[in-house]
Amino acid sequence: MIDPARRRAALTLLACFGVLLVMVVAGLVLEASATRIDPDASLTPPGWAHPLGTDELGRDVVARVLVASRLSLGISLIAVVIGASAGLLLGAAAATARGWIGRLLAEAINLLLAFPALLLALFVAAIVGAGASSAIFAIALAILPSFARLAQTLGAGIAQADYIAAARLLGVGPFRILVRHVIPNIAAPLLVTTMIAVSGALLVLSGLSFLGLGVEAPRYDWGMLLNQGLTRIYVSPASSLAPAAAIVLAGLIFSLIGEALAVWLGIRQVQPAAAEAHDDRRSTVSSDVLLGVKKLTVEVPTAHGPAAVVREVSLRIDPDERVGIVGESGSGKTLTALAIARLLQGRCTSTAEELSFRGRSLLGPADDATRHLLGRSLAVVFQDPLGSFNPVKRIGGQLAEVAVEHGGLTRDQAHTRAVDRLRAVGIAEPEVKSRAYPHQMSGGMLQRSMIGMGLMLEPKLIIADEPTTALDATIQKQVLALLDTVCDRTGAALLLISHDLAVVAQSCDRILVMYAGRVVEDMRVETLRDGPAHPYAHALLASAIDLDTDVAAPLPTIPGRPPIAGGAAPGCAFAPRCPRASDACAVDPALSPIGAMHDVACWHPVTA
Ligand SMILES: Nc1ncnc2c1ncn2[C@@H]1O[C@H](COP(=O)(O)OP(=O)(O)OP(=O)(O)O)[C@@H](O)[C@H]1O
Repeated sequence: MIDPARRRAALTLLACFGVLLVMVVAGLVLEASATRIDPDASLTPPGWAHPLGTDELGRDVVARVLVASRLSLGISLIAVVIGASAGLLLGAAAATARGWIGRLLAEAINLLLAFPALLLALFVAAIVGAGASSAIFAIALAILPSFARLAQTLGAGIAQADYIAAARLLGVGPFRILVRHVIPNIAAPLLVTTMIAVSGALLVLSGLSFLGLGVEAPRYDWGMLLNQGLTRIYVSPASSLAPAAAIVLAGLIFSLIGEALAVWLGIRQVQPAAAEAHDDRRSTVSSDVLLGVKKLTVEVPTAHGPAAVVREVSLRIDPDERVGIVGESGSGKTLTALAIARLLQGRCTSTAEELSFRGRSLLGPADDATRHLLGRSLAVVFQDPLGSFNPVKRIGGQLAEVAVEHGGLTRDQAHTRAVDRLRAVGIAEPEVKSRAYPHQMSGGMLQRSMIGMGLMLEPKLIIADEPTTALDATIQKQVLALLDTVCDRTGAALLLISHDLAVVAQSCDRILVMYAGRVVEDMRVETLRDGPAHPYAHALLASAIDLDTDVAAPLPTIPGRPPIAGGAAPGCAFAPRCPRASDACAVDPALSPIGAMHDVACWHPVTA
């Protein structure tokens, strides 16, 4: 089912394209009355026959404005397509080319960007001369640099991706990488920007034609009509107001198309309907529960459209509680955490029946109070400590920023607190280290600093997403111990995400096991020690290795692979890999109680 925001976007797109089509078709139909000269009807005031009157030669103003729409819209669109395509190629090439070629292209873009677009278009049109083709050339050249920069920035993000590195290693050439990997991944935001750029191109074209540098007589566009109408503005104001209104209307329509496309393609997030429906319940959620999540679903974009990779996840964390989420890579752990912290980015969207933190619903558009609440009471520790800090700002300054922004502290107070928190997380010489840049610190120190950042205010919940993945075994132990100490000292609850059952078993009171986006088992840590009930949790436990594992024997693994995003077959997603699967597993089992504080989603749970 299409969500309401996308439906509204689709309707907006239909309406916008409808209006543009009507303008162009009406122009074709009214061509004759726009050109028919009738000296008797010269400068007729608005009336039934001529709704906006006529010009000196008795030609209908409405008809002329509608006829002009073809040329105005056509030239603007062609110019934008040419400018955007050239900019896209230049920018994407700058992002993917290496060495001096990459630098040269980047500098060329910088140089072009130094010229304001309108001035550049005027300059080029003045040199090339008036005419439709020169206007197209001038406008295309004027918008090319901004598209090149956009493509370069978007492409640079993609160029770091592992699959590009893999393609390079496989010997795929730069052009193929550009066309096969980079351009498809940046096409959506570029399409949106292209539509919005048409509004700008319309203005530039109208400006050029108004100055006599654009379309030449006998052809005419809105800019030229505006120029002609201005000479008789006191006698017949509609002659100049009508083309001006057409320029504004068309500009607004293209901006609206860009906005609607962004929502349709999922580039701009709109709060989902479920969220809106629950917005009015903001303060009515029970405050005994620290975090309450009911039926949280997260969708991500895939080649076949949005796919639900977190499916109806419900969980509750009480104050002081330590809850772990485990599951293989891709099971939806991180997206669950990001949706809770309202940190989903890009084209990922979430819906939930309930999402409450400290008694306040987080559903609906984030207002200042929600932002403040999250900023003060929720700390997030990410898996990549280096990527989580701004590389060009000092560590101390980044910690201090949190307290200035959400705690109302002055810069000096915040800095003193930052040094204190760095000391509290065990960083030696905290004054010195607070002045260090992220690259000057080790992974373990950065992860400690990240935890210190979470302590700058009064965290009630710390979400730690695989906080030890990037660290070696000794530092891992230290960071987990530090999280424990911090929770003990502050009374904060913990949501620890890991693919390692041993890690969560060591730090948590309760464990949720996720598979293919669903919680398949929710149990106390003692239950895990006695043996979990879901065959997947069992297999996870059996495949964990420790110092007692017999290294001579083949390492235990779970046969098969988890389903790809959105590719889970109907029924129990684990069934294809499950030794206990039966026909009953064709129906997805609900998460149901199997014992005290023990829920499992399985038709054939393992019982002791
Ligand atoms: N921004 C995104 N766009 C498209 N798909 C995404 C995005 N982020 C995550 N996914 C997909 O959603 C699924 C769940 O991802 P998620 O990161 O939550 O898994 P995870 O259990 O945390 O895995 P890992 O342990 O590897 O981090 C995966 O299939 C992943 O490929």
